[in-house]
Amino acid sequence: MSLPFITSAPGKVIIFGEHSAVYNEPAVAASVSSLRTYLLVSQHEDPEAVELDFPDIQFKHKWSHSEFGCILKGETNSRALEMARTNTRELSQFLVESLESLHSDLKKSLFYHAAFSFSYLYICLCPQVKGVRFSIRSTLPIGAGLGSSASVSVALALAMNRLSGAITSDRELSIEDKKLVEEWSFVGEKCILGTPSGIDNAVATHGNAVLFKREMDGTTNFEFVDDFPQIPMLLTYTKIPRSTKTLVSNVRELVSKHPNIVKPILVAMGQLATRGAEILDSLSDENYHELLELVRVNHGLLVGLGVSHPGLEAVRSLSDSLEIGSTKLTGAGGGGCALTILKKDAKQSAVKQFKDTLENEHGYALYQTQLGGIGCSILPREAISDQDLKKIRILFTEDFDSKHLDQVLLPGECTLPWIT
Ligand SMILES: Nc1ncnc2c1ncn2[C@@H]1O[C@H](COP(=O)(O)OP(=O)(O)OP(=O)(O)O)[C@@H](O)[C@H]1O
Ligand SMILES: C[C@@](O)(CCO)CC(=O)[O-]
Ligand SMILES: [Mg+2]
Repeated sequence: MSLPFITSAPGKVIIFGEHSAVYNEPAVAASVSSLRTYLLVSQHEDPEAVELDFPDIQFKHKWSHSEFGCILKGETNSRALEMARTNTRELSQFLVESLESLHSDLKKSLFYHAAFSFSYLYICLCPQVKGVRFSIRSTLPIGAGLGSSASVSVALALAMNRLSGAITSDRELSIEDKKLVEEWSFVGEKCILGTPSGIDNAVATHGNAVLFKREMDGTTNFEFVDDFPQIPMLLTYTKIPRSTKTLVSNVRELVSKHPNIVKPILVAMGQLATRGAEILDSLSDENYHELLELVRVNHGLLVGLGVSHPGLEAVRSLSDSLEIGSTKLTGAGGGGCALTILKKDAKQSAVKQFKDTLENEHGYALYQTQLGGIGCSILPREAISDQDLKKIRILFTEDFDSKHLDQVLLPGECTLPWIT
């Protein structure tokens, strides 16, 4: 595989079923194809180096390939690694402990999970590769509920499977290629989150909109929602930081404390997601009102799970008082983003007031973006001219405005021949 090459994956919006999805309930999500993560895999000046460069979170780390030797060498280790590569449902205890001691200097840092997830995938997928730099840039807000962690895992899983020769397609990514990316990006999400449902990385891999369900045996089951309707909606980013891992584990505590009360809430969310998907599949003037109702109920149930935040309630309450539509938190909650589905007859002046108040009085950011569209994609070296390559290298430096990433790289919009 000639270097450099680029991979990319989109963010997502969960429309129904965050948190309950972790408990094998169905959920509905769509990709946000215009908010994406890009990964540039390039040759390193040092032939022994494996470097991670994440300028968006100001994290850079370089390993010498020999540092991984203590994990890669020896017959017992080889057997344990073989297990880790074949049984992707669980993280390998051997690899978790080995990487913990290799990264003991990073243990207290905010970046531990990013380094851990990267090196877990690297050891499993392409441990022979060295003299390489992995640089990530994203136009997605980080930790905002729009699936930034999953898009990073998907971009890495696609790149590493390409480096190992497991994915070789040069015209179109096949169903098998995407299955492989979904499987390994789920491992990456596990390293960051603990117990993800897999919906975020499934949507970032396949794109479009899906009704998703993880079965009890760990397999994923999803149906694409054909012709996903372009619903009039607004995404509000509260800029309130939070961690998906913490929120998911808080809900787990609540479930184990009050199973008889909380489990029915999760089941109701699943029912709601199934009905929501039916409506989205055949959206009409008649059932539009029901869609708004379901959004309102879903938010209420999430409040019951304790994953809202006063900042999100401000968005919900403003959309209620201006009577413009229904608002729910999206993603893990606790801050991050809220999704407002607008009423068909929402007054333009009220929508404007909604946006102005959130932007000017609360300092929130509003995104108006289309849902659905392209999932993971790859741009091989052969498809990039030397002139474009020069531009692309600049985009991956720390102080470069992320808006320019879209102008040069956005799949489906730019002129570069992405393989999807
Ligand atoms: N651009 C990026 N560069 C490097 N690491 C990133 C980037 N974006 C996300 N990450 C990793 O993902 C973590 C945030 O993931 P988290 O799951 O908490 O939020 P999210 O994925 O944005 O939201 P949600 O899971 O609710 O959709 C960061 O701490 C970092 O480890
Ligand atoms: C909170 C959660 O349901 C969605 C995060 O985007 C976690 C998950 O499904 O993995
Ligand atoms: Mg995440």
